[in-house]
Amino acid sequence: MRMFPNTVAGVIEALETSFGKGIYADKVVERILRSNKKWGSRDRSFVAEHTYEIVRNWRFLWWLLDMEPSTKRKSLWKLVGVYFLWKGIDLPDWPKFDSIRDFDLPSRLAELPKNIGIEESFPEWFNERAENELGGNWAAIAHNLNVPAYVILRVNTLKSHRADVMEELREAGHTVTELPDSEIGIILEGRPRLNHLPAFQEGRIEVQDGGSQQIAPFTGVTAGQKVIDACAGAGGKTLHLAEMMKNRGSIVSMDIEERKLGELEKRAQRSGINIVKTHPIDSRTTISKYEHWADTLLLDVPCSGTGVIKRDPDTKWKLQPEHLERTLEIQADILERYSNMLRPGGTLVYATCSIFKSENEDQVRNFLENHPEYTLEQEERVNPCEYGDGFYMARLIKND
Ligand SMILES: C[S@@+](CC[C@H](N)C(=O)[O-])C[C@H]1O[C@@H](n2cnc3c(N)ncnc32)[C@H](O)[C@@H]1O
Repeated sequence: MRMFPNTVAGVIEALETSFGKGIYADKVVERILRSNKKWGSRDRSFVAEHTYEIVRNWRFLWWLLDMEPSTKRKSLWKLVGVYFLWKGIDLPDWPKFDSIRDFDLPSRLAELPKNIGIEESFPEWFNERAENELGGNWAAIAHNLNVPAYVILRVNTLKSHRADVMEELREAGHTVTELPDSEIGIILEGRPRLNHLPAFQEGRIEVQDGGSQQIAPFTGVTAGQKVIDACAGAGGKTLHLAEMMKNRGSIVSMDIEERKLGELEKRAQRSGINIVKTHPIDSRTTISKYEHWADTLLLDVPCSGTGVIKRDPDTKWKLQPEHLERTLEIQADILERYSNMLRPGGTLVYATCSIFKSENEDQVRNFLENHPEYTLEQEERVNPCEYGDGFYMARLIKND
């Protein structure tokens, strides 16, 4: 592989800004790519791919060097050098790499301790918490969270069929395969830009991870129902619910961020969906207005995002224990207050993209203890795997 000083400097700048200023790496990479318009597609993927891979392996790489993490340029050149050695990529003969050229990688690797936090690069507080909450499952989950995510599409069954969309994408030069165990998912190779594709502009496809695609079917919604998606965001699951309902019935999509609901409305229009009404949550009265209204209530609550670290490796370093504690309180509050929107006999689905038991099974157990009027019908974990992120979902029935 040929390496160029300006693209390696791009990786170093991205790391310096992301770790130095606490900005998410995807935002930093996006800005760097925008300000280097002359870079070709290979240069762009070089900067993006290696920045994310170093973010993923940040703690392990510093351990290799036996150094404390730093955002000083000189140290970052060393880090990037040891990273290339570890990846089996020959170092170019630039003086900046001289201090790392004779690094004895095999001897250092022979000293690697049996610690998932170092081997798989997670902060120690995170590693300890995951070991406590996930026990023997943590090693495999940690490993899978470091496998870069594929782009997964969901076919809009109101407008098309998977075979037709796959044919259309192939004709446009893309490599696609069916998502295993799914009738509507497509795996798209590479990271092509999608928004110029007619299939995207005309609402025949949406980008949605394989794990996330399991949540709407888990709710069991049917055509004609009254549904509330109370933490709808930009509507990934609202759209899927509407498609399952064959665009018949009524969905109210809520969120505290009105901007996201605006995006949801645009996506619904593109998808040919007209049963969705949005409702920003601006006071407690928004919730009381819908008392006992919904047949199905989806609470896709804000969470640590630890199930989607494949996609957002920065979460490892940006998430702090105090954020997690605050998130636990918000989740409990949402369950407690928003469940009032469900009619007796209705179905509540609680979902997260977190791996932590405290955000998942424990929240549901606490809720059930205080609410004997609910019965847990089913709960499922989708562990991060080759084609998907990590999710948790629980289906509760409110007794008549
Ligand atoms: C996991 S995301 C939802 C993703 C979305 N359902 C989808 O499928 O694309 C959680 C959402 O909850 C929203 N949120 C945070 N606090 C909330 C609250 N107290 N009530 C309702 N929504 C909230 C966030 O703005 C965010 O959009």
